Amino acid sequence: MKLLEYADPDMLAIDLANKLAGELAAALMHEDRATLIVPGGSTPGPVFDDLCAADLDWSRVDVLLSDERWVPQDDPASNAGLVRSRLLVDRAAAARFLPFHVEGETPENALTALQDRVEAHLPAAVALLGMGDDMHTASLFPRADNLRLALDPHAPALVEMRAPGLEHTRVSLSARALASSLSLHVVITGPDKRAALERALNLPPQEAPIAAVLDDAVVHWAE
Ligand SMILES: O=C(O)[C@H](O)[C@@H](O)[C@H](O)[C@H](O)COP(=O)(O)O
Repeated sequence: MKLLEYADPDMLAIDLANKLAGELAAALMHEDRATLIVPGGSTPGPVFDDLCAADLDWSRVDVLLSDERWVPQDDPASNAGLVRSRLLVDRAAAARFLPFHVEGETPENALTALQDRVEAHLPAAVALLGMGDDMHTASLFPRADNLRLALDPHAPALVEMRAPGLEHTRVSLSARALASSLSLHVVITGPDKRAALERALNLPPQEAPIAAVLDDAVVHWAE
């Protein structure tokens, strides 16, 4: 794991967006298409605001969510809604997006139809993930019902997840799917997440799911 510290969240967002854009552009120099995995939550928005204007061939980029809350895309909790409003604008509007939520479908039925399509987009050229204070990433939560499956090396690409305290059923890329990314970045801010990251370095993924993807990750942190 490599840790990059920034003077403030604005500097982090600008530098990280430039890094992600550079890696996507490099991938597109030798691949027809490149997959970008992005998280939901409140942290990545400023990175998206800078990344969406990057001068690269977005028409050859496939954007995939690291996870989704099982709500309609116009619900404020929807990660697809966040990505559509903050990333898939400006130049990045030309990217192809593969949302997970299907109106009127149960997660179980939707996942059956999605697995092959998601698998076909792996390994991602670039993945950006967040992390919670509880050391979860994507929707791989420490006490989630399907965590054992989600951490299995032979897990499917997508796993349905429920955990105590979660308002919505989630679907998440499995640890295998996330860790297969050719470049993986984690974006966190604040002292609590910095302390959680230090704890995760000494815990197994069953207790600290972020640990399943940290080995080759670049973690970007600002106070
Ligand atoms: O659906 C989500 O919320 C994300 O994919 C999730 O994994 C997020 O990255 C962490 O929960 C951190 O969230 P914040 O950025 O809001 O702290």
